[in-house]
Amino acid sequence: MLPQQEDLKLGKILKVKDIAKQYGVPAKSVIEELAGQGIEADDAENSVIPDDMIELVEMYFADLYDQDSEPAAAADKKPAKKGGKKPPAGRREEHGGDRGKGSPHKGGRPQPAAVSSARAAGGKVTLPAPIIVKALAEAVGKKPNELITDLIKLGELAGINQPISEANARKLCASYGYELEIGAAPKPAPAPAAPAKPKPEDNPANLKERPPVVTFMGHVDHGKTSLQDAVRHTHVTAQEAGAITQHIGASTVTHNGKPITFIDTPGHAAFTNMRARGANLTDIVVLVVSATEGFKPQTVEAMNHAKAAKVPIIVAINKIDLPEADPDKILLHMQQNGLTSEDWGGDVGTVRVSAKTGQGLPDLLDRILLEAEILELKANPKRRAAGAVLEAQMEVGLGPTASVLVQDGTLHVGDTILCGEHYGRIRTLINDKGERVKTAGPSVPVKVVGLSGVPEAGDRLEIFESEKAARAEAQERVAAKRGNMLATSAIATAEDLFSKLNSNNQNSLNIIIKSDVKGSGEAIAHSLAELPHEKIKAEVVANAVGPISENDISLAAATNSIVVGFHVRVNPGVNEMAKKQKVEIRLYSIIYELLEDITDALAGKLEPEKREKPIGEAKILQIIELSKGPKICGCMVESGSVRVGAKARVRRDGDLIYNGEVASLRRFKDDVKEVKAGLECGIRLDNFADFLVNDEIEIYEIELKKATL
Ligand SMILES: Nc1nc2c(ncn2[C@@H]2O[C@H](COP(=O)(O)OP(=O)(O)OP(=O)(O)O)[C@@H](O)[C@H]2O)c(=O)[nH]1
Repeated sequence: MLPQQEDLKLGKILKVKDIAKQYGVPAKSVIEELAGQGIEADDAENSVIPDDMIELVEMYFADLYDQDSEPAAAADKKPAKKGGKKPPAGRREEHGGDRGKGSPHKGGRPQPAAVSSARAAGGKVTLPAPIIVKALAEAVGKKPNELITDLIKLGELAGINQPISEANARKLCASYGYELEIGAAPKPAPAPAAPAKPKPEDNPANLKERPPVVTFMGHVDHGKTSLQDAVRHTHVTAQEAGAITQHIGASTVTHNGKPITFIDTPGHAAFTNMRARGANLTDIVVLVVSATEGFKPQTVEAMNHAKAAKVPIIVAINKIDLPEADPDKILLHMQQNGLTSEDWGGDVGTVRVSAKTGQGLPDLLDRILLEAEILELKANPKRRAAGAVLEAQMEVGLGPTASVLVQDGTLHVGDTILCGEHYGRIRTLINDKGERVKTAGPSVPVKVVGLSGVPEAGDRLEIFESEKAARAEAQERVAAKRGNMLATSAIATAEDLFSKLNSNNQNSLNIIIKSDVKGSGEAIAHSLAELPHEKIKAEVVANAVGPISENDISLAAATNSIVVGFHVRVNPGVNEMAKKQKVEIRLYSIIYELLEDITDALAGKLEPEKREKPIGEAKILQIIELSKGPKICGCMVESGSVRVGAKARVRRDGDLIYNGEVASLRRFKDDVKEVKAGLECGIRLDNFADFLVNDEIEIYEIELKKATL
């Protein structure tokens, strides 16, 4: 069943009653529709749609009740309504009545005309090849996920929108009491209006030189940000917390009248994925190597990314202003790593620079432009834009925004775009200087405002003819993703999700990540997954963009998680709520610190390791009877010391005869706490008096050692 807790939401909350209100249908109908999609909503109108399904559910209902996509059978009955969202009167009646109870259409979705006609009265269903899971499910009145589960039992995996083998389709139909007749394959659909593909052959006359796209790569602290800063004449380094670049951005610099686009790329190993993306977008890599340190693991890793992407490398030997700089050593390291410098007769451009003094920077920019000239980089600014998302986030006042690198064509305000699963008309374009622009041509980085949601870094940007077409494609992508999820996880019901979240797994530290941009959140999750996890592991329960909110705390309380904020603030009042609900919030701006702390927290969650520490030995010399109370033994402390409260083990001829504690100690007539080696004393052992002369007493303590991962 769906969780009732609103707390499970990290952002938007969508309840059954919201959907019912929006489309003017009874909650019961919504519940039936949800059930038809494999989402149980036992708590009626207050059931909350799980976060990861909101988009899908919204699209599903928009598709179901919207005028644009109204099933033909019901469309003519549909009354006009503001916004066109009202369901047809006929349908409302259906929902109001007992329809569905006990019928194969219990899921409640009215059968689209094509499908209902496909099901003959005599238990025969007719469908065109290829047989798609969704169509077959509708035809036989099953929930798609039920059908997928049955299909898995037949050894075939398929998503909701995927085709399945005819043999298995027949077997499934037979098991549901139907006979399957496969009709002729449908005529190929008319060429889709979208995406508006660029003309395959670009008129060579339209190809124009485009700026090179350059990425600085290299080991942490070798000076990537400083170099980029120096070429941009800005001061990004000073603003970066902990002086580590945190996410990919981009900027354009003009040298000798020619623009060069630089993509920022972070240096920490955690950002490997992002760096890989950078390498795939870039024309030229500037491998930054500190003249004092030489090649380091991440230098080699960056070099390998560049080589794999077949991107030319220019080596910038940085920090040559330092007295200990040894540029020749770098030439040797280059050689050892398969990069022969021009200085040594090879073809790898090598420039000695100092981000600090500015020495060599013009040479570096000259070398970049020379490399670009050799590459003959061209694009057609007249065609429709195509590009890639560098970074995306939710921004106050702007909504979802995406930093995009236009790779071909020209992007215009008003264009309809699709990025991954999100679409929209471009409301605003903002360049790297923060200025609003109307267009962005090839190799230009630009921030796009107007998308329906936050895409993933690396998503492609495509132009569509119309918003409707872009939306349809987005729906397809979401449904395909959802279908794949269903296929791989059999049935991912809301109940599964909730029970997973609720499970208080002793072997994991549950973490909710909130970060300023998606890329950082991904990088953190990636790093957490890399932490040693033989005994315990960090489990990311949720990973979202934005400030830490009340919903995050509720989710954390429900899932026994800690909330980790990276470059985000805590909303007002949320700290208090966290205290009340005993939820721990940790804020960071430096990834190293975050990882170190989480490592400590993981270790802290483990049972400390117990270790025995010997502290002394004593030998029993005589047994002392007392007028009252149990006997005590008169001992010589032979090594270390004996302490009250310490653990004591008595051995006789090597055999263990007692294991307990030192109850009290006496020196002459006084009670004492400790007696050191070389002294005699009276020892009373806790609950034991059967000792004999010559018994050996070992005194020890149990030390608790912090567990390590
Ligand atoms: N003396 C000297 N110091 C430099 C030079 N370039 C960078 N630095 C210093 O080296 C340190 C690291 O520089 P960054 O530019 O942050 O290095 P980075 O490679 O971008 O580091 P990450 O963002 O952590 O990957 C800073 O303290 C810089 O001031 C240089 O040419 N000369």
